[in-house]
Order: sequence, then structure tokens, then C-alpha cells
Amino acid sequence: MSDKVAVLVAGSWGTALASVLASNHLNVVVWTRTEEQTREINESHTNNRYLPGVELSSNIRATTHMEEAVSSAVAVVIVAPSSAMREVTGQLKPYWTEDMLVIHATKGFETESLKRMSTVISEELGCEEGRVVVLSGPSHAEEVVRRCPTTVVVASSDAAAATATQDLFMNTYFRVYTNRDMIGVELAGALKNIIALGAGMSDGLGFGDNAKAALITRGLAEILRIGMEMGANPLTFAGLAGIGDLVVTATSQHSRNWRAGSMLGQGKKLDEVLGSMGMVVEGIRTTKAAHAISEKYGVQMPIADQLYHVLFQDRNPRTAVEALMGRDPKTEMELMPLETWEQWHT
Ligand SMILES: NC(=O)C1=CN([C@@H]2O[C@H](COP(=O)(O)OP(=O)(O)OC[C@H]3O[C@@H](n4cnc5c(N)ncnc54)[C@H](OP(=O)(O)O)[C@@H]3O)[C@@H](O)[C@H]2O)C=CC1
Ligand SMILES: O=C(CO)COP(=O)(O)O
Repeated sequence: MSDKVAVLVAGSWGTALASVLASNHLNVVVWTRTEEQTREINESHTNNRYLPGVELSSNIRATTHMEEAVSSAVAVVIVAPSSAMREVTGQLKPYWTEDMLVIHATKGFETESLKRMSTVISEELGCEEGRVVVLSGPSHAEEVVRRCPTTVVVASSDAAAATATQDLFMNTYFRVYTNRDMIGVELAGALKNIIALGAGMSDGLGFGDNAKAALITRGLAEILRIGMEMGANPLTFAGLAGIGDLVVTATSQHSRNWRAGSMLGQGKKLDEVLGSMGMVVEGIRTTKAAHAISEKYGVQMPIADQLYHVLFQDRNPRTAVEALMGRDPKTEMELMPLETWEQWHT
């Protein structure tokens, strides 16, 4: 069997996942958009725009040709930003064959259709959604390339595909669990970015650990609420893709979402913040998607709603905090659909 794995796009996360695969002695080919980046990876073994100062394995080769990247690969790992997922998968389609594992590690929705990434991929490839595997969990690229101990989850309704993905990535610093709940893992990974923006904003406003703990906990409550409505297993939100990723993204200065939120809290405007990041901040688009999803399902998401007003309707972050703190008194679990909870509880 071939030991070739293709990684589509060499941003920070694609490059970090390529280095995990290279550590496992796989033959890794990354597909990039520019000759300049391809040359840098092949000749200098670096990717300084996205992971400055990191030396990449010589097992990682780059190409701008999709066919060369994917032909005869056992697996394709798509790590495009959510905004480019349909376009990149469309480019993959002519060269993808049924025997290739298809894995993605993207955290977001297609904002126009509100579809999850596995739906977008399966539509473009013309395969069952159950064929797709998602890799998610608390994992900053900057720490993975330093081989800091990291745990992730791979989910698919196809148990064999999830186990094959676990086998590809698992090693002594990158521990991989499997999960059958594709919907929950994808929703958790996407929605936590909204809460990370909020946590950064809270820090930027000069608030403390109490506020951050409140955002993480009540953020989890609203992710759980919408997740259950959309068909996720609530236990997934207590796992790596849920609370695990929520904690790491809302508390780490590696997080682009946290950093963007922090700048907004300090009074910077969205355009200025995005202009200074140079990397994808998925939580911005995801806030827009969550606003529409919460209306579509009739499920309250008060933190996402306030973030939506700050990001897209110029609401002052302090006014948003006042609105959240001034909501009607509630019991802690009031908005969880009781019949669903009882169904899982018995
Ligand atoms: N960074 C991290 O630690 C983690 C990120 N993720 C997720 O991974 C996904 C990718 O993020 P990340 O790697 O961090 O992003 P980066 O901002 O680091 O890199 C973005 C990459 O996407 C490429 N790209 C942008 N637009 C297009 C397009 N239209 N067609 C093809 N390629 C495109 C860029 O190529 P170019 O340079 O040519 O513009 C670049 O390679 C996100 O969903 C993120 O949430 C998940 C876990 C951890
Ligand atoms: O998803 C991540 C870590 O698990 C990365 O988060 P950011 O996109 O906020 O950097």
C-alpha cells in the first residue's frame, strides 16, 4: 500500500498536520497555491509566513499541481479555511478516487448555506457524508510543531475510516481518539471560536478570570443547546472537541480568535483587526452563521447574538456585556430542551 498522504493547503494548521504525518514516516505532499511557497518548503524546509522559525521535515514535499499532490495517495487531508472549502474540494474532485480516505480539519460553516464542512465536501466529491472524517480538538499549530503533547478526536460515521485516520496520525506526542458523532465534533469545533472571540474581548476590556470562566461555561451551554437541536450527542461537548477546544482557544494567546477579540475589546475596528492578523479568524464568519442558525432553529444563543451585534452592527463591546449581564433572571438549565435531556438521562 502507498505511504503517500496529501495535505491541501499549507497554512499553519495544514503545515502542522503535515509535520505530524512526516513524524510518522509517511510520504507527505502538500498542495500550495503559489510557486514561491512551494519553493520555500522544498528548498528551505520552512513555511515562515505561517510558522516562523520552524524547520520542516524533508519528508514533506510541496507542489502547486493538484494531480501530483493527490495521485496514488492513501489519504487526502483538507485544511482550507471554511470560506475556501468548496473551491478547494472542487479542485480535488477530478483526482480523488473512492479508495482515498478524505479527512478535514477545518473549523467553520459555509456561511451562505449554513452547511457543515463534511456536507460541503461530500457534495463536491459526490460521496456519502459518512465517508468523510473530521479531525478536531484542542491543538494549536505552534505547539504541535514543537511536539508538545496534544490530544485530538477524529469523527466519522464510518468507524473504519475513523480508525484508519487514527492510525495515520497517532504518535507519542499526538494522541488521537475516535468518535462516531460527526455532527457534534464539527459543531463544537466551529462554534467554540465565537466564544474565544468573546473571551478575548473580555480580556481586552480589562475584565478578569471570572468573566472568562462565565463565557466558557455559558458559551458551552449555548453550544450544547444548539448542538442537541441539530442532532449532536451532548456527551461530545464534554470531550476534546467541546470543552477541550473551548478552554484552549478561549485562554491561549496562540489563538487568532482570542487575539482578534482582545483587539476589538481594546477599541480597534474589525477591518483594522483583520488587516493586522494575516491569518484566518474563523470565528468572525462563524458568528454570522450562528446568528442565522439560531434564528433558523429558534434556539437562543445570547453570547453569539451579542458578538454578532459587535462585529456587524458596530455595537460597543461594553454595551454587549451590559446586555448579557442584564438578561432576565433564569435557572441555570432553563433553556436546555428538557425532553431531550431526559431522553439522554434515562
Ligand atoms: N492554526 C491552528 O492552530 C488551527 C487551525 N484550525 C483550522 O484550520 C483551518 C485553516 O486554518 P489555518 O491553517 O490556521 O489558516 P492560516 O491562516 O494559517 O492559513 C490559511 C491557508 O489557506 C490558504 N487559502 C486561503 N484561501 C484559499 C483559497 N481560496 N484556496 C486555496 N487556499 C486558500 C492560504 O493559502 P495562501 O497562503 O496561498 O493564501 C493558507 O495556506 C481553519 O478552519 C482553522 O480554524 C484547526 C485547528 C488548529
Ligand atoms: O482551533 C484552534 C485550536 O484548537 C485554533 O484556534 P484559532 O483559530 O483561534 O487560532
